[in-house]
Amino acid sequence: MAHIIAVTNQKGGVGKTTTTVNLSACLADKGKRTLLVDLDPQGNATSGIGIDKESLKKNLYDCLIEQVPMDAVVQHTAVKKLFVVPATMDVAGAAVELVNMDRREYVLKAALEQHLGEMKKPYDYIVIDCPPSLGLLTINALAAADSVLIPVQCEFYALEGLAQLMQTVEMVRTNLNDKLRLLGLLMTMYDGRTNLSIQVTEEVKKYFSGQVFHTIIPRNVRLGEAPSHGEPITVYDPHSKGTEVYKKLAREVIGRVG
Ligand SMILES: Nc1ncnc2c1ncn2[C@@H]1O[C@H](COP(=O)(O)OP(=O)(O)OP(=O)(O)O)[C@@H](O)[C@H]1O
Ligand SMILES: [Mg+2]
Repeated sequence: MAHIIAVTNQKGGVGKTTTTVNLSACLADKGKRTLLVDLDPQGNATSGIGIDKESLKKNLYDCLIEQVPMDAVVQHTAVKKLFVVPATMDVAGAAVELVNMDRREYVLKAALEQHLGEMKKPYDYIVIDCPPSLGLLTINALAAADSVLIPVQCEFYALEGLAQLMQTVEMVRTNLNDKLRLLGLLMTMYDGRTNLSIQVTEEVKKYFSGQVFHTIIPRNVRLGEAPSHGEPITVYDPHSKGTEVYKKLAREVIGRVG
């Protein structure tokens, strides 16, 4: 059975996509068949993994709204064992159209279940890149997921918004998906030279004791550059600090999922 991870934080630019792309690539490198689902109309994970959005005939929108089987939308990537359900701006329309659909919180779950049911070789992991909002797309991700991974940027406003996010996770657990659990909070863009990074990390650890990943993602130029080359960090610079930390995160994730 695939373990489904929603990577989410309604705050923008905290490292959700960077984490989704690089964690997925590292899981695949470890031999885990992994499906990256891009649930963000920005399509950053799609282009970041090297898919040319212009060339796509179909994308996640068609699975959610037109009942096109996911199988017809899944793309191979340059990384062995890593597959992607791409997103384009069309997905912004899905967010609107979902509102009037039956069982609107479970549309992604149903599409994934149908896809998994038809697969000969199952996935080990499905990693969902969420948009920066707590709207219906993110609710669909949480309703479909086994666990939530929350990237937290090491900056002053990091804790702001986390309470609301945790309430949303709790609401989904109570009303829509009782198996949902917190996989962990991941500190991102850490700069050990600044007191702020150190203080914010301490603060988050204090509030969420035992739930913060030991792996901390530093601010790293190569991690920022990789998406413009359409490559995960493991391909763009296999010997960088970025590769090292995301590999470490993949080991930690596998350990926590069990
Ligand atoms: N560890 C890092 N070191 C350096 N740059 C990073 C790091 N993590 C992310 N970035 C850069 O910061 C920006 C925001 O990161 P990313 O796109 O992953 O955030 P996001 O949470 O997905 O954003 P959005 O909310 O818009 O979807 C990007 O330009 C990315 O390349
Ligand atoms: Mg993103």
